Amino acid sequence: MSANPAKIPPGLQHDGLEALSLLCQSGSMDWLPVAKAKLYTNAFVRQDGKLLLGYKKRGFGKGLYNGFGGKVDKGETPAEAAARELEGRLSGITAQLEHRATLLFMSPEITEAAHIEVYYAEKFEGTVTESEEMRPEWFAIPDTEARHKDVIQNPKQVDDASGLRFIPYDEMWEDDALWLPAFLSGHRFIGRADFGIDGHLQKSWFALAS
Ligand SMILES: Nc1nc2c([nH]c(=O)n2[C@H]2C[C@H](O)[C@@H](COP(=O)(O)OP(=O)(O)OP(=O)(O)O)O2)c(=O)[nH]1
Repeated sequence: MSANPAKIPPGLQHDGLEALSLLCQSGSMDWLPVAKAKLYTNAFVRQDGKLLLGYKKRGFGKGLYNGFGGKVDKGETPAEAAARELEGRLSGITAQLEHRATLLFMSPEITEAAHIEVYYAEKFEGTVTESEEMRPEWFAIPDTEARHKDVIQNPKQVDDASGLRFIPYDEMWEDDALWLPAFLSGHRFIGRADFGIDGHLQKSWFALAS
């Protein structure tokens, strides 16, 4: 199914992306108003069938696992910020980051939406080390989209081959289960996720981009 450009959520940048195909959408209420957006990055590192995530020890998203990132500083490009954040949050990691996705995130708890540029790397140099803000941990990646679904529905499963837990979708931002399987299969995407006052996802729209 191709994505109707008229349905692209407000505030979501899609410059230069001509072919979009709808991945999923949910929620019938209006999108939350977005007057301004702040730029963030988020980087996912994968190696040998494993995904590196960080357990956020403080601040926004505390208690959740996520990729590594944060705010883009003034005068910095998102790519520069992504490299700086990865290095800072893992104490000394450098990786060849590739831009793969754009996510607009909104919640009643924040005044400015988060415009997140999402990066991907398959190789890195340095030793993965815990920082003040994040505790890194490797997780097994389900090998098919059907297996991802099973892991989403039945969390806390352990991969027999590696002895690692599968991706902890139940301990991540709720929208991640909608796009991370496609992202890890090599797809680019754009999307928007609006959360409610209860902290749960209330409206979403994701499309694969080519
Ligand atoms: N995977 C995923 N990441 C998200 C979502 N929403 C969201 O803000 N993030 C990411 C974007 C950033 O990488 C991270 C929030 O950044 P942060 O608050 O840690 O940034 P920061 O350390 O620079 O800010 P601060 O604590 O210094 O104020 O969370 C989401 O729905 N899914």
